[in-house]
Amino acid sequence: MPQLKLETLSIGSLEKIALDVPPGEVICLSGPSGSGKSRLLRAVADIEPHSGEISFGDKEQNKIPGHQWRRQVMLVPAQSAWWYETVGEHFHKPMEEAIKVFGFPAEATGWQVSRLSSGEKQRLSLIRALSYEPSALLLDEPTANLDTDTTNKVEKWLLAQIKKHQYPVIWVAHNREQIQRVASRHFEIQGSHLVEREISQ
Ligand SMILES: Nc1ncnc2c1ncn2[C@@H]1O[C@H](COP(=O)(O)OP(=O)(O)OP(=O)(O)O)[C@@H](O)[C@H]1O
Repeated sequence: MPQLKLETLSIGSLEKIALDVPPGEVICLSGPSGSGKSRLLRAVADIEPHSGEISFGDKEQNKIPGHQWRRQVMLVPAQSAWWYETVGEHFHKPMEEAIKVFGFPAEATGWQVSRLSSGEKQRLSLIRALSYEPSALLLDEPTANLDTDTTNKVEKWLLAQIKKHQYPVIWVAHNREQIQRVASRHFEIQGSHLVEREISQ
């Protein structure tokens, strides 16, 4: 799997960000509320206008139609959007194993989206993202609505998928213990820049 590369990326108050995300590695991103974490992910997903270069292997973001890029470099936002009536209609391929691992009954794919709790939406949006067989992942606080047990399960499952498929991953996280558990490297937004932090700090 190729690496995801950000060069001189500027968006909002962030200036000239450079970041290499090798395959199978999780780069955790933290920073104060409003510092630009979600916008940075949206720029990498080509949802928000930005300047600078973003590439995935030999593919350059500005030379590929946005929908094709996003299918490969998959953003899982903090608040997921749902378009169809039932859960299963959103999946690109059946995800029976993941549904079971996440503690849902098999019939969850037939559930109405309108009945889902925020934590259920969050877990199902991760499963949905992986059902599209992406090449890289952008995760915006993927366990924010989840209790401790479920957080542990989701982390384990995600890390196993990341290792298996060698996805390069940018993972926005606030929790220091979570960063220690999942990160290969940790960067914090300070003003307009990213500052690397020791993972054990
Ligand atoms: N489309 C936009 N145009 C202009 N400013 C925006 C836009 N979207 C967000 N902002 C502003 O940019 C800043 C960064 O927003 P962002 O959502 O990236 O923050 P964040 O670091 O993810 O915060 P949080 O931890 O609270 O989710 C905020 O001040 C926000 O109001």
